[in-house]
Amino acid sequence: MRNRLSERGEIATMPGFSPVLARSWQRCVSAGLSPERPRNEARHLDDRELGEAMERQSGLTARARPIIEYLHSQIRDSGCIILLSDQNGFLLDAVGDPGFSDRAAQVALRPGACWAENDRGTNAVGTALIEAAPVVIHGPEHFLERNGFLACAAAPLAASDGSLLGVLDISCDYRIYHPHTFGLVRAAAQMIENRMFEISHVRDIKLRFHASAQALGTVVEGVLAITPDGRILGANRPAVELLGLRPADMGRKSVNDAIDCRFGDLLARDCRPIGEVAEIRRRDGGRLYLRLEVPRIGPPRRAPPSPAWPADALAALDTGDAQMTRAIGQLRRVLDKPIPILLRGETGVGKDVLARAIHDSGPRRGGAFVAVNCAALPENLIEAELFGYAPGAFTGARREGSTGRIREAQGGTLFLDEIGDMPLSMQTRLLRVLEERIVTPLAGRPVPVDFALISATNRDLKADIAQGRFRSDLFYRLNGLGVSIPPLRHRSDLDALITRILAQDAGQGPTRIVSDALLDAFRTYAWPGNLRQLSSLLRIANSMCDPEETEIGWQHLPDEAVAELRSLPASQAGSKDSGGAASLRDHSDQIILRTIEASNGNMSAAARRLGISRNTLYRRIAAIPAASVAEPNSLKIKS
Ligand SMILES: Nc1ncnc2c1ncn2[C@@H]1O[C@H](COP(=O)(O)OP(=O)(O)OP(=O)(O)O)[C@@H](O)[C@H]1O
Repeated sequence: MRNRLSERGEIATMPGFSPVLARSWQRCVSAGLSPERPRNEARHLDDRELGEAMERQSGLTARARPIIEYLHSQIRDSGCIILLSDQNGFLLDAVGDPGFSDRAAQVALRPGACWAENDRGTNAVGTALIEAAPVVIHGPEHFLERNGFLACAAAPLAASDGSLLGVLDISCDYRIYHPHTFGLVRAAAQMIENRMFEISHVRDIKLRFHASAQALGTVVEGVLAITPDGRILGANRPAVELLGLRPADMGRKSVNDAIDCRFGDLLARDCRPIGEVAEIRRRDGGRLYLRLEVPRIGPPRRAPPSPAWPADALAALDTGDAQMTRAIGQLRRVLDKPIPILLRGETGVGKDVLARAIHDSGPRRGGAFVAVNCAALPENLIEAELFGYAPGAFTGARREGSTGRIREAQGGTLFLDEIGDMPLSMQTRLLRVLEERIVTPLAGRPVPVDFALISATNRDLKADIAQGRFRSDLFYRLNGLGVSIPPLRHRSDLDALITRILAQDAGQGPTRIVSDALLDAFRTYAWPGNLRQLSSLLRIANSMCDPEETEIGWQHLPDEAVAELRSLPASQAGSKDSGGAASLRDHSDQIILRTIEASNGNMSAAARRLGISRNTLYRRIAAIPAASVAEPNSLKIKS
């Protein structure tokens, strides 16, 4: 297999080397991977990041777990491991036989590791994500030599709107691989997708169908979720395959067009066929057996007001605030264009969440999403970290060299968070990369790169330009489309955001609501930590509730949160708000100072209470005008 990769990095097309493999190996070569790539160059989430990734995909992990356990019970002691990844290739869950799990862990087949192709070359998880199709990668078909002992069968997991959620994978030693494994992983993936489908469309009308009456009610039946006027809201995988549906059809295409039957007729006859099997003849002469299901709980969903797009990660962030709706509409228009995006907004407003949603909703979603926090990189390491270096480039460098974060984003998205904190010298180098689309690693040769670029900042970059802290030419390079994310206190969709956060937190359990009294306080509070603060407060309150409690009230909040929320009565907030953004900023400055005081100057504790990072807290303090600090001596800061 190795000799299929020539010295010049060309892939020889040989019999048995499938087009999928050839494409994948070619992508690896273009991304600058070498078959000997060291393990520590691939991305790996730390515990906190893994927790956040699991939280983002809590719906998937909760629904997949029982099926993974069932699958494991069927193949126990066969030396396999079952893995679940998210849509970026990060492993979220693993269940396997102890002997093989230990071996698998040595090549990072364990939660937190990223198995995107850019990180680990051709492999079942990463390749299934890019190809959006089930694949088997056997032994030396893996691009990286150290993975050659594995055989992995993987199937992508899609939501009912066609968006990719992740991948289910079964891996084992390639010498014991059995071809049945491929069927098994696809069937289990189908079960997970069906489960996700049923839960997402519990309130919708469903049309179950198949060309064979006996197949109705089985895992192969097609299922469509539809609006009362016959528009398709979602489809399971068999329905997509049987009807040739595309993600863009969701929310738009009518069931009449999709299955050649008049939905109106079907509904008119629905006194009879609901729950019963009806048979129709399609225009092409084929027969279809259908069963209509109308939910009993609550009214079915109305047609979406303007079904311009399929529901996806971006649509999920549109919870009704006019400024956000407009921003998301603008972002959607540039998703498939080479226009850099600059996200602006205070800390915690959701810049990182929005950047990931842009990536997940765009054509590069099968590639890596590489996030770089420019504020967190030590200045002396930033160059090597971003641009990579050749073997032996400098003392202390890794022997094998490093690809660098920019090249890791090849084919995907590079997200430069806190771009305003990038040192000036690096700004010049970054500008050159963006202009030429070529990266030159330290002591290495230039390599062409292709990635979508999103940057984010909570600084006023124009002011930084005026003060000579930020290059204006770089600013215009980054700011192809500039998008401002409003602070939470200015958003009109607080209620919808609360519902969303509580529903995410509830998983499969009941979703609680917030009491009217608390909601009033939430509406008038300044939220200096924005969505991050709201989200962590709701999650804490949720976990303080007894299982039978359905409402979150004041009694579920920590004492300091109660004190904070009460520190700004509605009337006072109103007058502050009418004073404009400056007075609100003033108010949130006061909250920050008071929280530091209440934490006895312990910055870590204060940052935790505010729901912001320590770095952000230091930055906010530095920006507070001296006059706002009433008694400077009382503010004793401890690290
Ligand atoms: N649309 C949303 N719905 C629910 N929760 C959200 C949303 N956006 C953000 N959050 C919550 O806020 C947290 C912080 O979001 P994010 O990291 O994207 O903010 P940020 O603007 O990048 O912050 P910083 O500038 O400090 O890096 C998330 O981890 C999540 O819990």
